[in-house]
Amino acid sequence: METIFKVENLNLYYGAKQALKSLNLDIRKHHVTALIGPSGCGKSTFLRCLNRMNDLIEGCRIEGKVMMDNENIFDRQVNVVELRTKVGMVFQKPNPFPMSIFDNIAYGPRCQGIKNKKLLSEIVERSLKQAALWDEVHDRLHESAMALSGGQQQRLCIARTIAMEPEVILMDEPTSALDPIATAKIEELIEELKQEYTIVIVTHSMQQASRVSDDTAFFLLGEIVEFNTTQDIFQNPADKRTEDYITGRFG
Ligand SMILES: Nc1ncnc2c1ncn2[C@@H]1O[C@H](COP(=O)(O)OP(=O)(O)OP(=O)(O)O)[C@@H](O)[C@H]1O
Repeated sequence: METIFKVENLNLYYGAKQALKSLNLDIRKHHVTALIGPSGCGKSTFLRCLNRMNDLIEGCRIEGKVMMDNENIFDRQVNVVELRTKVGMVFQKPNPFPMSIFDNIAYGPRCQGIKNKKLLSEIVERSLKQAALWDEVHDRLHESAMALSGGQQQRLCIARTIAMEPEVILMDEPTSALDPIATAKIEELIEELKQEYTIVIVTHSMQQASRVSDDTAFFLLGEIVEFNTTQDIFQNPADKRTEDYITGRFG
């Protein structure tokens, strides 16, 4: 079993308020890890640590380590732009850029200096295919991405992330704005994507966590109460609080 992130004694403070408390966990490569727990327990905050999105928040202070490729991602010498290329992110609300489908996907590679049209077309096609969107949009690549449905927009955002050839894709409640059919498509896609990428997903849906993930971390008030295989968390929780949460007794 290969670990991609080793989280060691991670504490995070927003000003005087501690939002993450002594987190320790190993995230497995080519697996899906779900982060569950009631609102405000620190799931998104933890997810944002993994590509240092919290750097952008004033007053945010981090202690501890997140090891990736034998390097603490919080070390001074780490290039944050490179880190965010390796660790891409998909947000709750689909956020395509107001430009064509093609240009949305080509945006990142172009920023990296790729100008060759043939190469860009190949990247766009491969990314859209991997995001299971190609069949629906291949004949209108130069139309606005804003005209796509919500579910298609979210798959476009996944394709945009894939175009950067990341190792990890972070997903913060990626289906909460989508209908059940679009949600099912994204869940199927997650299953496919883990062959090539590592996925960490925040979800409020217990069903979704149990359907898509291999491992699950249950958060409560900034702590990880329990972290285990999804099967164990859902079928044989060790902590009473985990059991209460997954059976809907609180949260
Ligand atoms: N930018 C911020 N500045 C100050 N406090 C913040 C900030 N972002 C989050 N918090 C606080 O940190 C705690 C954890 O929030 P976080 O958004 O990580 O929780 P969450 O589990 O993802 O919640 P939800 O499920 O509602 O998205 C909350 O108490 C929240 O108010």
